[in-house]
Amino acid sequence: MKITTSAKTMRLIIWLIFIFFLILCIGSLSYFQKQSRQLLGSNFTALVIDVMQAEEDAHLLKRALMQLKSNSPYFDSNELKAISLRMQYRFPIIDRKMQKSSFEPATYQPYTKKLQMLKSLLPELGKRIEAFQKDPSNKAPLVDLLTTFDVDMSFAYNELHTIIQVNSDIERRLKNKLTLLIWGLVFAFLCTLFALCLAITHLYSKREELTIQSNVDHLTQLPNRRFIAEKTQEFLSEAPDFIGLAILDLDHFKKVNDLFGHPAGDEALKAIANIIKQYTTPPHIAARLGGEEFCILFTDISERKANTICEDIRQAVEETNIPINNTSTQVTISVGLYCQANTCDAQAFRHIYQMADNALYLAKKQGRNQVVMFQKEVMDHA
Ligand SMILES: Nc1nc2c(ncn2[C@@H]2O[C@H](COP(=O)(O)OP(=O)(O)OP(=O)(O)O)[C@@H](O)[C@H]2O)c(=O)[nH]1
Repeated sequence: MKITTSAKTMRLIIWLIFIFFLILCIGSLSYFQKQSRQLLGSNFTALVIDVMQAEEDAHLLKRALMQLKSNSPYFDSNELKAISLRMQYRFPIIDRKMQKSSFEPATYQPYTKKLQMLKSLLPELGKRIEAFQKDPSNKAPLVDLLTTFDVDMSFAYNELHTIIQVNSDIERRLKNKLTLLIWGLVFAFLCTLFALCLAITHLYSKREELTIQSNVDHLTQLPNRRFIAEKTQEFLSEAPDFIGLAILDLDHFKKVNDLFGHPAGDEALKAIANIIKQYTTPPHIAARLGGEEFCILFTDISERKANTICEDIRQAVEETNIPINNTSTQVTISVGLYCQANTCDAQAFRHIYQMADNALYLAKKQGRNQVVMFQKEVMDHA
């Protein structure tokens, strides 16, 4: 008896659902991780670039200040003008970007305010550069103001750079913890789902096992009466061209039990069941009806062939030495066979069984160890 296709399909569907969720979770997590890494990186990278560009201005301004102080011939007042022009739009950009960032305003505002203050000094710087260009003896006021710019800008940019770095580290650590948490949650979800799938498939297997057990005879492992009755009914509902039922009953089995004991009788029943199994190939089905009574449901076969199979089994049983305890014994069987062609007027299992049983009764009556085919005329005179 095999596990039904529907149960197999159910189990397949359950595991497919699990695999679907597994792929979905892993895909979503990978996407989340990739996206968050990109977003986090791009946010801070853009800010760092802006601050670094501004730091470059501070660096150039410092160099110009040195050259001015040492009266270097390389000092170029026009370059200084260009730097001050760049600072004019650089300061607000840094301020705006810091405001847009996720940083606490209290952390960066002291430095952006310093930059704003420097911005307000830019017109004065312009004037002092022009005064110096007109008269190089006006160097001292320009050096003073440039020193203020140099000190304050270096300090402000340095601090802003540090803030970005620290925040970027904090955010990265936070993201890592969050990712770990999400992976943990998804893992727990998948474990629960896995356990659930396992439990459901286990329940299905148990149910299947119970169904099989309820249809199998425990002693001989042949299908039981309930199974054969259902199969016959199922088969009859398809209005087959032919159906045959043979009832095989051990002769004087009571004597075997009385002589050798009930357990030995069980062994004999198993041996007979094995012989019947050997001669019953699909689509025919052998079953144990109960006690010392077996049956074979014949389908897609002729009356003559069904009769031959029954005769072969009877002969095989007769010729078999059944080992019992330390000795062996021989038993015989009587067979009643009922065949019906063209089953449009489908009969119930009970009716077919009755006909086969009538034939069996005749076989017993005629001396046992024989196969009797049901024939209405013969039965009427029996
Ligand atoms: N060992 C064993 N004996 C069983 C089992 N089921 C039924 N029997 C025995 O089978 C015997 C059937 O006896 P009867 O119905 O008188 O039939 P019989 O002795 O075979 O005689 P006929 O059928 O008339 O040839 C009884 O002794 C039952 O106890 C079983 O599962 N195991």
